[in-house]
Amino acid sequence: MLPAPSRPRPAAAGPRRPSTGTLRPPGSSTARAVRPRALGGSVAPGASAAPQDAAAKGPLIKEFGFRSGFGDHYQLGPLLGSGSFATVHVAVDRSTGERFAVKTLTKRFLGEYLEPLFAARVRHEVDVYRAMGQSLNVAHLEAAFEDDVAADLVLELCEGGTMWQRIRRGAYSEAAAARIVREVLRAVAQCHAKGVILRDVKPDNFLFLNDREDSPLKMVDFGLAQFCSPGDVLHDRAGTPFFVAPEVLKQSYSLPADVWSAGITAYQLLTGRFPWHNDPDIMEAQQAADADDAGRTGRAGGGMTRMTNKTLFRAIISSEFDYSWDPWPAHSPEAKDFVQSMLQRDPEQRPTAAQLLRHPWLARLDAPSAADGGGGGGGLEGAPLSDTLVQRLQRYGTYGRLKQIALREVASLMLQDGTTLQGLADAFSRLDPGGSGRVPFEVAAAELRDGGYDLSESEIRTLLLQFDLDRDGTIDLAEWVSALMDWAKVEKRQEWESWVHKVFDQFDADGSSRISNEELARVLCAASGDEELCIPDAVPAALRRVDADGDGYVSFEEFLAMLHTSEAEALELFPSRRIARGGRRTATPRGGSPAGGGGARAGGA
Ligand SMILES: Nc1ncnc2c1ncn2[C@@H]1O[C@H](COP(=O)(O)OP(=O)(O)OP(=O)(O)O)[C@@H](O)[C@H]1O
Repeated sequence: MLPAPSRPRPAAAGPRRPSTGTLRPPGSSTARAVRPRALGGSVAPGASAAPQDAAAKGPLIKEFGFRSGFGDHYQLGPLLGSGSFATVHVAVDRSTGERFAVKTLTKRFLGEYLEPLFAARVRHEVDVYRAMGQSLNVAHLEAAFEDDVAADLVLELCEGGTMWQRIRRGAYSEAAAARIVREVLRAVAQCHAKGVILRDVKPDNFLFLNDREDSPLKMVDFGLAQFCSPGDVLHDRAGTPFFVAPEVLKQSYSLPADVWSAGITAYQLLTGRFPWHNDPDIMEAQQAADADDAGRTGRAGGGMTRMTNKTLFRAIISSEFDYSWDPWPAHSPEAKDFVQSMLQRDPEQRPTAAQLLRHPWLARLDAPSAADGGGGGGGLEGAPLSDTLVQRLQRYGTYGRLKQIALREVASLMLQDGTTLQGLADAFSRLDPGGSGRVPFEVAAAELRDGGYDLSESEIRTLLLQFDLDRDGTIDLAEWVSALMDWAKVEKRQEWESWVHKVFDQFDADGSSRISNEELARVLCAASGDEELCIPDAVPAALRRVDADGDGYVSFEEFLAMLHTSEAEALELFPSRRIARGGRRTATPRGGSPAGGGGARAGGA
């Protein structure tokens, strides 16, 4: 039984004191890396830590519309960590015993309303978590609660520590670094495909799921993320000084800024240092700060944290990055080319995260298997279903509930019309040999558990839950098809628009040619008794995704646009978690599946 500490409340936010850590890179006795943290989430004194533009536009609110009764559902456990905005504890589901992390953000008020910047930050964080769905590269959001004093975000629990802590243990081999960088880039590419810029990509914001050497890596903390479509330009300075891109300092930036920060992370993983470590100004500032440190504490080592941002920012903007020193000569030309391409100062020259996933340095990680999404560069839509099942489920998880329900209705129409279903009906029949029309949840879970995938029990449950749109504990054929179908192909069929029109008319119960709040509520909640799906924020959250003109209704054009599957949402962005044939994991994850090769029975599409 866990101790039940009193409900935690983080202190009010203020500027954060940077903390330090040390690292000895290969071939160096003196070099070190510091653990850089966002200074109040901002790179410049006075700049906002929250999404300013959105806060200015958003209406004043008194509450978020999340669920209530956190304490009825979860028992609070030990403290996991804290940041400038939140404290994070273990939380145990009282009915299932499953362990989660709960991130508690104390509410800040201006009079009777939530302080706008705080409200925008929390709302954005929750919306981004929802947009990422059940991505295996993100610690997924299980539920959001609130009461009078705080919002509680229940997240997947990551127990393997931060990437930063592992970097400190010692230098990574090139292959190990490449594996980690690939997971970072997958998270970034998935966000970018959803029109989300992260603005705080750094080793501290990636946690390992478990202690295994090859543990999955998950992104946490979307506090600085902002919705930003390709072509949008942002102007507020936000990020963590050591990782911030030059164009962010110049206050005109977009999605490529995240690629730069991922490049700094890759550089650190490969060398243990920052690329400007031998810039003369930086060395001088560091030596002065070290001498000052040693004078006061008798021990040098923390000086870099007190180096002025001015010195650091000048280095970021103009320092010559040197790739001739140890250990670069020992690294492959592909590794060097990869990092150099990410650290180009002109953001237009930088490859996108999705393009980098196809870079030869990452592609060679799983050259024998076409299924892991890191290499090959395309064509996964045509791969056997068993190889891409987990990727398809993750992609479907990013669609949001309204789109998922609408696609299930389109799938039902296709079934009625006798349209061919890309082999999905055959794969379903194999799981439902008796032809009952329904696959029990446990049968599908066993499929994932024993079918040659490396997934924890928690990952299996959350991946499968989205199949079950009506939460009746089984998966029917329309739910199966809607989750696994390659909708980009269906969209090209001439019947597409008429199918979508029929579903729109079904949702638009009063025939007004637009879907109202009440109609949306009926679609989103009526078929399910699941409390998490029927929160007051369910309709506003759906409208925030779909209602492009902000009139509070969903028009047919908005509905059609919502159902469009963008080319950017490629299966390659998601990990397949397929265990290589004959492959074996080094250990079984906590609560995870027994490792082993073997083909998946769902396959054959
Ligand atoms: N899902 C999780 N599982 C385990 N630990 C977590 C999880 N999420 C967060 N933590 C821990 O809690 C700490 C604080 O979380 P987080 O960084 O999200 O807070 P924050 O206040 O938003 O941070 P910041 O100050 O960077 O804005 C993290 O450093 C991490 O150690």
